[in-house]
Amino acid sequence: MSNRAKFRALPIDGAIMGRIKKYGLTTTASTAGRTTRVLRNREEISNVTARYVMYDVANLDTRTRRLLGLSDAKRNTKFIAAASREGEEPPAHAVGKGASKIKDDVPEIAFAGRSNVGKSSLINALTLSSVARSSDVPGKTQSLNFYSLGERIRLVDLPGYGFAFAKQARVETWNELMDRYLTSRPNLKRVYIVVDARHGLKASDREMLAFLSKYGETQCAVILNKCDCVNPNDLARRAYLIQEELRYTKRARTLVLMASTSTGAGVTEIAREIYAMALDSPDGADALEDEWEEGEEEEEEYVATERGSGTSSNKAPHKKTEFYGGEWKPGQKKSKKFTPAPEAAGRIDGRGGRGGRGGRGQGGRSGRSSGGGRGRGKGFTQGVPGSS
Ligand SMILES: Nc1nc2c(ncn2[C@@H]2O[C@H](COP(=O)(O)OP(=O)(O)OP(=O)(O)O)[C@@H](O)[C@H]2O)c(=O)[nH]1
Ligand SMILES: [Mg+2]
Repeated sequence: MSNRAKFRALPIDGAIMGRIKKYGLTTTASTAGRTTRVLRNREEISNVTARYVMYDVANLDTRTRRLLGLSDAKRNTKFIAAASREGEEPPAHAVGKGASKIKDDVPEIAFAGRSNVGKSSLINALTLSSVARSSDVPGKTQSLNFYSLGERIRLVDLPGYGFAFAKQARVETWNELMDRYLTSRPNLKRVYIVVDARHGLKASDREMLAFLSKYGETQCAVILNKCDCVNPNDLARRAYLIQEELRYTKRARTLVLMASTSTGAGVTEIAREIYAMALDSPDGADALEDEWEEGEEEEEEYVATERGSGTSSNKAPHKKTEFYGGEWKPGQKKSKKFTPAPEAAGRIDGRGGRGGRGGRGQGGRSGRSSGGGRGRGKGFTQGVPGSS
């Protein structure tokens, strides 16, 4: 049976399909564009929301609207600093005018994911601004960029992993920074892994999830973006597959969020849960505790194989995504041993071990774009190139 046939044979989950329909997640960009034009002609849409016609801004609570600065002519979101230098941790190494203000008492929400999946676009959509630079060329974001909403919450745009067109040394530096940021930032409250809805989880995403569940202390969740590019049935199947896989991933939320920054569909729901975490939000404390218990399994043991080195990311030959990834199959019972996809396994294992973190000895997110193993005891990525 071909992978496509296996995919088609997957069940369509009623709850997922319900959300796809309710939020119009697979509405295409051209249909959304037509709706925008009609509403514009009737003067029923403001310039702020025209860009994301399906972002239900009117239904955001007053507090969130104030947080976004919707009542003012100017949006509230500001770029405050970028972190790109080697060897120091945020906020110390942040650069830019506001760097000195990057205190670690404001909740931060980070967006990670492969290059070009729409992380920066999602930040723009969520904040109804254009603060984050996006591009159709992968590798646009090349530093950890901090965006602040009135210093009550910060959104952090991370460089994409996968196929950034950047020098190997620079990619390694980002990876080091990202790893440290993701594992040691006390005010990091959640990490969203943004995934292209057309492709689903790739080996590098699994590696990131495995890394976060092993070394991170933060909840993480998956957002399927670019839903405007897939049909409803395929989207439902893809979300179902990921949900089944996330059931076995510690610290990951099982529910998969879905969105399109081209139409704004699904963005309202993500905005609601993010902005509930802002300082002084009445729902803030609850929002941090909600729903995550489900993914809190016992710590898995990662079984790694002897793979991991390869070619540098931007020269890597295109690899066909493994349909099921890992050893997991739909309907498979929970197993304490989670074996990652073979091509990811070497990178999860890395070389040398992280050291200093609970003594399991293996691991580290050594690959992705830059590859390589971890320096013993320091957790640094040290340069054997790997493909992703
Ligand atoms: N069709 C469609 N295109 C999207 C969507 N979101 C983003 N894009 C496009 O995808 C491309 C990449 O978007 P970015 O936001 O720069 O992606 P990124 O993940 O930040 O990429 P890096 O900075 O390279 O890691 C841009 O051309 C966007 O216009 C979406 O929901 N639907
Ligand atoms: Mg970006």
